[in-house]
Amino acid sequence: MGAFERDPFAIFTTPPPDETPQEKTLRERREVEEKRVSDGIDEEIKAEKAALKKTQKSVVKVLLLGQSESGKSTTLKNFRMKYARAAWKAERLFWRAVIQLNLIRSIITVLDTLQAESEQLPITPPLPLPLSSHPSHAPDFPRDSIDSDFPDDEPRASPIQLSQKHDLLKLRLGPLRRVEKDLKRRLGDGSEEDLGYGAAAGVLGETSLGDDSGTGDGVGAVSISSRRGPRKEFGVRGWKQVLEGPLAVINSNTGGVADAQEAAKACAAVLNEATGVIVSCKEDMRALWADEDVKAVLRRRRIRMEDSAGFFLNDLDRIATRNYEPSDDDIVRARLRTTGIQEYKIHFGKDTSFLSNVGLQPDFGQEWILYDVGGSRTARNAWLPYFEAVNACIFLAPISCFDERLLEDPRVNRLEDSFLLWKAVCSSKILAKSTMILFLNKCDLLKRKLKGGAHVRTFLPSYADRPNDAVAVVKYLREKFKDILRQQSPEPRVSYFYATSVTDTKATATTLNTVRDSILREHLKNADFV
Ligand SMILES: Nc1nc2c(ncn2[C@@H]2O[C@H](COP(=O)(O)OP(=O)(O)OP(=O)(O)O)[C@@H](O)[C@H]2O)c(=O)[nH]1
Ligand SMILES: [Mg+2]
Repeated sequence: MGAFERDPFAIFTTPPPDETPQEKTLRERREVEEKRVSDGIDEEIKAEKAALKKTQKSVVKVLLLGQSESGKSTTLKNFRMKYARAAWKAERLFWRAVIQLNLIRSIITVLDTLQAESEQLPITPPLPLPLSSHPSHAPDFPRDSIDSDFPDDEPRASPIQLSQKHDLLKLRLGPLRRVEKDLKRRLGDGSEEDLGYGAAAGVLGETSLGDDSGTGDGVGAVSISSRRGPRKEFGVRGWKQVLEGPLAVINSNTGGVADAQEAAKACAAVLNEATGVIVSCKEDMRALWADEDVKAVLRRRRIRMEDSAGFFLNDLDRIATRNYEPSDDDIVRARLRTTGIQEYKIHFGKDTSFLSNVGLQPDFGQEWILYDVGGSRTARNAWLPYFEAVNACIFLAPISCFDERLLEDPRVNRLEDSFLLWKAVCSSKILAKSTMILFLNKCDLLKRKLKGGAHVRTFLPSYADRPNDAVAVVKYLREKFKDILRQQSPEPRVSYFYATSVTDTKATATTLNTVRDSILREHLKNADFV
């Protein structure tokens, strides 16, 4: 075998056979110099690779998970309100349209309920049948229907006779339906979708993240009758889209500045007109909401407007004004369903990080990417690709929902759905190393519900004769979620559990500080390069 066959490049490095001693010295010097340069380049490449690795590793990725209306976007709002103040403030005015839409949706829900009462449509079964569609996973939820425990005192009252006064209100509030359409168009074309009744499987590892079938209505409204067919819920791909809604009108004009200005004017005109109609309907909206017969109809049809997402009817005086500017609190309470997956960057100030004192590179752990996902069953199909290299999952489980049905599938109890979803997330192998943070959310609503007379045991027989108060319920559910985590996690993992009401921004700010530091501490532990 010749030299060429052994090493194809040897021909370039083998010294010539007739090399003089002088040439040899020169060649060796050249080779030393070449090696020095080559080693330098290698070092540079290595350093660049390490820097890239460090940058990638120094970004903290956090997923917000949980069923629809669990409070994921609300938690994200709290993060941004606290840590991305400038961007938060810049968006304030756009939330005004969302809140106006929430308000109108509530009024329309009330009007539709009156209509259903006049037509004597059957009342949707008021209580979630605590059926388990997956009895082997969640045996706690019995298959029998129980509606004797409903706290209202007149669940079977006879139909309420509505008068001309109500017909007149219906008529006078009619223009709000057009305003609703206009606002939706401005907030994001085509973003309203039928949740439908179809089925679609979502698989995460071996455990299903949910098969979807159902109906829902969500911009601050509660469902009133399944006889009216599949419901629509207005949602957007995220606030970016909300913000870009009016801008998209402008951007779609390629005709230049004049066209763009025209589009901007048209957009402002629509928003102004919407405000005008809302202001002119203020007294009628107030009269409708204060009417005793209307209240009786809502009670009879078991509709709790106050507990529904995006409820602003008690703030009519403040919101139905020309110069209404949403407060932080309003924005946090506003309801806008998320569709798809949204990515939000947050940069923590160096001073606020406890890591700044331990000699790390300036940006370590300060840049976070938070992923806000749509939580409905069909939307869960899209989660999986985002599970890679995630530092932590914040899972929202609304525990006030123990007596509610899942909008997508009325046969399923919402708490049961949260258990199943938590189980699926905990057992995911891709997330095995991620820190799990559980927010037992909507504790404020839980308290209110229990005070109103709802009994947890009715829906969760395993609760047995424990005290029917919020502290005991939280403790019990925390243990249940902990058990699932312990049993389902592919390997031991770090986890934290918090009882939250994420609409309470002050308390949530404290929780988020703790959460941030816990996630950073884990991030630091796993960062092998520091
Ligand atoms: N009272 C109360 N309301 C809450 C709480 N958390 C969230 N909400 C409200 O519940 C509604 C739904 O919250 P979102 O944050 O939009 O829910 P989500 O999980 O993002 O829902 P999807 O986008 O559909 O997946 C909003 O109107 C919130 O204001 C809570 O702790 N207490
Ligand atoms: Mg959301």
